[in-house]
Amino acid sequence: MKTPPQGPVPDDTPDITPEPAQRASLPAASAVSRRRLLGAVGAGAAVAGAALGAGGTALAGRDSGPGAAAPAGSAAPATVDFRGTHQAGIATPSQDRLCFATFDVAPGATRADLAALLTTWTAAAEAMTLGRPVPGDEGDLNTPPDDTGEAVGLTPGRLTITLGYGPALFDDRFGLTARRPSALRPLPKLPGENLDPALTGGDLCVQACADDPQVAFHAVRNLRRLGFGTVLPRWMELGFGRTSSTSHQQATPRNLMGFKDGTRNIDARDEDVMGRHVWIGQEEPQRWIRGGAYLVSRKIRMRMEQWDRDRLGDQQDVFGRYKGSGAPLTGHGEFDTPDFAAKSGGRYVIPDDAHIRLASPEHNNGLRILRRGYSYTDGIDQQTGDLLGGLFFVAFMNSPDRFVTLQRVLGAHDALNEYIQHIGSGVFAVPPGLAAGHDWGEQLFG
Ligand SMILES: C=CC1=C(C)c2cc3[nH]c(cc4nc(cc5[nH]c(cc1n2)c(C)c5CCC(=O)O)C(CCC(=O)O)=C4C)c(C)c3C=C
Ligand SMILES: [Fe+2]
Repeated sequence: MKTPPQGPVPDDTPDITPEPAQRASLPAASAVSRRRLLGAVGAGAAVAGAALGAGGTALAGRDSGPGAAAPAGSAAPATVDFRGTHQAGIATPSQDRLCFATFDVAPGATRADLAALLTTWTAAAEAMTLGRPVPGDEGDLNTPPDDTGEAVGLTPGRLTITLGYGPALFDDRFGLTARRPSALRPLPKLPGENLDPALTGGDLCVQACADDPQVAFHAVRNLRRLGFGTVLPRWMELGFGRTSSTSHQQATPRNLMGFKDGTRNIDARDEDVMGRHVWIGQEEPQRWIRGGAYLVSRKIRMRMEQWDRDRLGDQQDVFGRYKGSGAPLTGHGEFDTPDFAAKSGGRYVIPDDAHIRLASPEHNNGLRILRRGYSYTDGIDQQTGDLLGGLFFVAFMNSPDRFVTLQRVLGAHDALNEYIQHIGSGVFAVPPGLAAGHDWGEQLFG
């Protein structure tokens, strides 16, 4: 499919950005100026009684955002096909909310247990994406209900459930060593990261996205319920706002640093680009994973107290874009192509450590990934009073090596590093979509 012309998305946000003429008078960025914060950084400032409940915050609100498929006021339930060539939740225009969980197979669970669970999960996931309860013996007073019930009366909210397998699943526990996707291995140690094992890894991952947070949470909770005895939850993340557009038909959202995020993301409607950068192709020896993708997740904490005291000019230099319009510092419109060669006063207009320069395909041999992340919050650090939150980065690609290449450069040189820290990580092989009559159990075990 051809990508339609990429004109600027109408945006009624007041432009708080100095225009290029004003910008010329701003001093050039430096690591020192970045540290010259407005006001004292009160690392120890107590915020008594101000704890935010992470779940409460993330689950507040039910409004459908600009990415919703059903027009405002439409009574049509918005559903996304569960079955198809590829799993839903990758090329699907990003929904507003995320519930992402990983699981480990329980000690003692067998290959047959896992295969049976994956078959059960398929039926449950398909039903939930249609807005139906988990199938079972409803009404039996002597057994727990098969569906936990909190999505009754809610619309499906474009729910997608995307399943992935971590590298450890292909060890010798379940006879899967010969079926390991060739690029699936643990990520290497990357510069600057400080990963918490409790936020990292997992045998399986489930990404549930929907425009209603309760619908997304319900999906994960019910898969977890069906998994009693076979899988154990490892970690879970709630995302309360999408930070990427996956189609230029969606307005570009803003991340928690206040910048438009996703402007130069892959447009997932472009099948040619998806085929070259995202879907696992014919070169993969494991036929069963062709048409799938690799998912890399990173929990990235933002040092918001520090960021919120930084000068606007410096914030813009960190990304290489204007905060108001999202335009590159060398342009006027959000979708203008950055001019990485442009100089002013002997320095690059888009600084040499700017995030968009270092992450760009122009500086990485044409390398691209599909970003599909969400903002998260874990409330407040009770020791310091600092906000805990940032970006739950999720990206899809045809090899995790793409992420590694980018992150080696970003982790070592990105101006953004002063304000962020990678604290959690995951890499998963996401199998292709299911045709009618097939399920995840037989797809994995063959
Ligand atoms: C390894 C990959 C990336 C990580 C990790 C990452 C973290 C990260 N990014 C932002 C905010 C923005 N990123 C933007 C662009 C951008 N970022 C990456 C990759 C990673 N980002 C890529 C490949 C690109 C596109 C580069 C290009 O093609 O020019 C932008 C600019 C707008 C946009 O194009 O999306 C913003 C803003 C944060 C806050 C963050 C970690 C917390
Ligand atoms: Fe980025």
